[in-house]
Amino acid sequence: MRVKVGVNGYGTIGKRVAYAVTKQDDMKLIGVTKTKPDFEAYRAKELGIPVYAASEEFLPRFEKVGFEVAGTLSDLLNEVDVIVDATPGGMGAKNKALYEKAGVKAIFQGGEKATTAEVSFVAQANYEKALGKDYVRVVSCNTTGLTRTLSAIGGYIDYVYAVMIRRAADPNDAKRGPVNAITPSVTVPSHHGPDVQTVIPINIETSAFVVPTTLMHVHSIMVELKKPIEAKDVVDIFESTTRVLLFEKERGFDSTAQLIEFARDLHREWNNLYEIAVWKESISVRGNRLFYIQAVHQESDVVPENIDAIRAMFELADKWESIRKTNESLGILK
Ligand SMILES: NC(=O)C1=CN([C@@H]2O[C@H](COP(=O)(O)OP(=O)(O)OC[C@H]3O[C@@H](n4cnc5c(N)ncnc54)[C@H](OP(=O)(O)O)[C@@H]3O)[C@@H](O)[C@H]2O)C=CC1
Ligand SMILES: O=C(OP(=O)(O)O)[C@H](O)COP(=O)(O)O
Repeated sequence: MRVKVGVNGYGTIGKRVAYAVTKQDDMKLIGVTKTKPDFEAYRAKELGIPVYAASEEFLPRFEKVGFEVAGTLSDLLNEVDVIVDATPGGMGAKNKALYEKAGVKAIFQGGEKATTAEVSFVAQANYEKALGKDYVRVVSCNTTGLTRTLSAIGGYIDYVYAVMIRRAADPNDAKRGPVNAITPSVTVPSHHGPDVQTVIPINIETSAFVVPTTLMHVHSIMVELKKPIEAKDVVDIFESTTRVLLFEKERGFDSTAQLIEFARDLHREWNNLYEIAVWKESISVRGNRLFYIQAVHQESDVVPENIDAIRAMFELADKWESIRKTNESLGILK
């Protein structure tokens, strides 16, 4: 069976998920929505992806320039088994009624509240919870990054304190800042700690700061340990954890700039770094505290999670078979 997939919201996340769907042998991309006939809409068409207007109200924009759409979102919903909602944060919850009415399963992204879906999802942490579900939320990029590494060392965690240094905007997003400021999330905890708890039951507090960069987010993580572990054992655990890669400053990975260059050198589409990048030298244990620093490519780390969520919702594969298939199809290194 090939699951028929639609993508509502063909932006940073939506276009990458659409691409990933085309790489799966058990899924078929039926179409994507656009609100306007900009270069992304024309590029989708060139790629042979049917483009639907995101709603009837947007049709005149397409008609005006003679851009032929395949229909509107309601037509797309009639064609698909599942819709991946990658519209701006908060819009997914409003769209849910449309999906319910059409009897279509839906995946929401991290900009939506946990209550929008039946389960909040990170494949390697709780794949089974999404089996057969109708509404799943793939948690935010930072939450996904935290959950990947923390679930790997879950048995050692007493309490986690993490500071998120968040990129201000995506490279394509010219409207956002800050340009010359650091913006704290003045509410502590930031949404990330409580969000991790929607996936794995650990003690965690987080704070977050937005800084003027577009490349990646960086996390400084401190874990109070429940039982002793040595740094070299944490290295071994991360080395055997899927979608987590260790990078060494010693080899020239001084900053997020080199991590992105590494993804470019791999000829990854859009220089996606699907894996969470942990600096090996940063892994250290002092007394009962473990420290490490990791980076998250916000544009791409949630993409494999969307693919695994589809497999779980349609019970197409068990957890490790799904992760294996997704990793192989996207060239994820391990
Ligand atoms: N960017 C990131 O770093 C990450 C984002 N997320 C989450 O993913 C979700 C999407 O974010 P992101 O991809 O960055 O957002 P973008 O702004 O890049 O893309 C959203 C897209 O939604 C489309 N859109 C706008 N209005 C409507 C509408 N009324 N109906 C349908 N589509 C509409 C726009 O398409 P059009 O061009 O046609 O107007 C736009 O391209 C959010 O929940 C976000 O929190 C999660 C992880 C990381
Ligand atoms: O999910 C993300 O970040 P978050 O985990 O800090 O909420 C994405 O980078 C989107 O964040 P944005 O809402 O600042 O664009």
